[in-house]
Amino acid sequence: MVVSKYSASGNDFVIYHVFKKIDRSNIAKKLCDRFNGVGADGLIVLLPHEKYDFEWQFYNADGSVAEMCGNGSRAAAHYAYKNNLADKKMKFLTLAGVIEAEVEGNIVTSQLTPYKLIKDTFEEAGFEWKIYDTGVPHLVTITDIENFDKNLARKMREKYNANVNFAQMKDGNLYVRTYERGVEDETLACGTGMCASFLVARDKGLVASGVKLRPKSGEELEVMLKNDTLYFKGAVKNSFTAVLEEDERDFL
Ligand SMILES: N[C@H](CCC[C@H](N)C(=O)O)C(=O)O
Repeated sequence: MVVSKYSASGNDFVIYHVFKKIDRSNIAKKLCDRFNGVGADGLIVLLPHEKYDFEWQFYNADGSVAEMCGNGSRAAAHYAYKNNLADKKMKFLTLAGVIEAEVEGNIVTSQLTPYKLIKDTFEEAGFEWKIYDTGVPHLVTITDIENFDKNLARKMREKYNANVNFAQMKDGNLYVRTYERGVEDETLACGTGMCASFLVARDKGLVASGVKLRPKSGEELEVMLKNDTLYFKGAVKNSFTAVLEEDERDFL
């Protein structure tokens, strides 16, 4: 089975395309395992669709299904273009809705689905939080990112069933550290988390559309808000493509 490994600003994925839509939770856990598998934060499987360029299945590393993945959408768009499944500008279907993406070399821009404020400002554990859904739910606190506390993040993730972001405006960039649901650890980048952090910082008057984003990986991304729609842009890398000698029936 041919699979591609992608990194989108440090958030990494295994990607392949097939024809059948089946439950792939177990293959996701197997492929994403960083010791016995390829190793990744998530699995993305592209499927034909009669109306859109493709439909996708997205699984976190623990095999859980997520409605959307911002960085994954950029990697999937690059994969689709590179494998002649779509043109440079494409539309594909996720559980969060239709995503539009544009590929320009190794730079990919994704338009996210409409965001929703889930819970307005509240205090908990010594921090001020908001919860935005930018395709998946995100808790965000604006603080010194050195205050990132993995144990607290784990507790908040469990209590609110959401990803957890600590964000800070520093030297003109929005720095974001994210504890990701379904990876159950801090990742090197989280696209929907960076966009949720942008919204909270915007609510506080700290940022404007076009601000540069800096995830844990240090790679630079950009978020834009046009007509109240979120776009985010950054590089993706096809680290390698491999033929896996696994039993193909595991994948199909
Ligand atoms: N872990 C997230 C999905 C992936 C989001 C993230 N990787 C992104 O780039 O948006 C969740 O289960 O809600």
